[in-house]
Amino acid sequence: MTAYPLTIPAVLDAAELAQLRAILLAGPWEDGLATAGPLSAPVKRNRQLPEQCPAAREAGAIISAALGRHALFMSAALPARIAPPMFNRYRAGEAYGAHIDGALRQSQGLRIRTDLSATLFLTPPQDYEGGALSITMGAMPLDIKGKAGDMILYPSSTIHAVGPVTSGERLSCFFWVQSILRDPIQRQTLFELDRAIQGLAACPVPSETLLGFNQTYHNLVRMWADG
Ligand SMILES: O=C(O)CCC(=O)C(=O)O
Ligand SMILES: [Fe+2]
Repeated sequence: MTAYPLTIPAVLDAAELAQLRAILLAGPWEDGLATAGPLSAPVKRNRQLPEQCPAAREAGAIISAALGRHALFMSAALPARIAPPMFNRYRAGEAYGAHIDGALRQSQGLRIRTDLSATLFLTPPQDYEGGALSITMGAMPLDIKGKAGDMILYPSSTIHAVGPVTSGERLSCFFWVQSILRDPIQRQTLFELDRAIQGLAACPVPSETLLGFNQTYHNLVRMWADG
């Protein structure tokens, strides 16, 4: 399954989730309007951790390390740059209405083009009502409430929203990725090729056959990568 929105399962285990929640909940939460652009401000109602605060940096480092170890994420995103992970909380009555993420983000001296957007769920879905991540890729919005520790990866070019939380609280991490492949079709093709090669590698095929496919995969990356 390589279609978007893509679920990246088990980015964090139970111990990492517990550690993150403890770090984050003690942080200096501020109004999410602090980072909203003029068009998203009217629809954004949540709280965020300031990007540079120690809690966000400590939690972000744990997540960045987990992402680097996750083969499915690396294969799907082929990241050139990953924006520092950010964190948000929605209480009852809070939501983030339909919006488009800005094409460029500047933070901590790093400028990235947002090719992919990610939400990493930090609260189990049974702990809050409402609050689905709603992504419109075809005609119909798709509402997603992932397991705690799972992540949803989707093209930043899509309109998306977080539905109103009606009870409980939703805590999550979100961030953006600039891929070495700007073209979504090239990126998708390489992801599918890599998945197929991983499938072949689990079969009794001659090693020269696998080597040939691997050669093609890496030579396509060389041909298409821009960063
Ligand atoms: O909380 C989420 O799942 C997504 C947040 C979001 O879309 C944003 O901050 O741009
Ligand atoms: Fe967004």
